[in-house]
Amino acid sequence: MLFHVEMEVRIPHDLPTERTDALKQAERIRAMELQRTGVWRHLWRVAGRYANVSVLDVSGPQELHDMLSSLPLFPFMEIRVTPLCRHPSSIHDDDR
Ligand SMILES: O=C(O)CC1=CCC(=O)O1
Repeated sequence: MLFHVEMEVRIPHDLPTERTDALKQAERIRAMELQRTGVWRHLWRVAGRYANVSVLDVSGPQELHDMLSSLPLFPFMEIRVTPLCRHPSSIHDDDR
């Protein structure tokens, strides 16, 4: 099941730099792992904002929630989720 997910990152300014850097590095490693497994299908930076637009391929809302809430930056993200379904005019067989 595909979900469009927008993540806005809001790290408090008073978080120590070393902690912030460690969180970003851990997030990057986890995001790359999930892309390799095929769960995190697309990851795009939103131009001009500390935000991303992603397409995630999971079994359903519970797996999505478990995945998102396990991300290192989860406590500092505002997340908006939109379920997706196949468009009848899509020519891509994996759009489901
Ligand atoms: O920088 C971001 O948008 C937050 C993030 C999600 C996955 C990743 O590597 O960074």
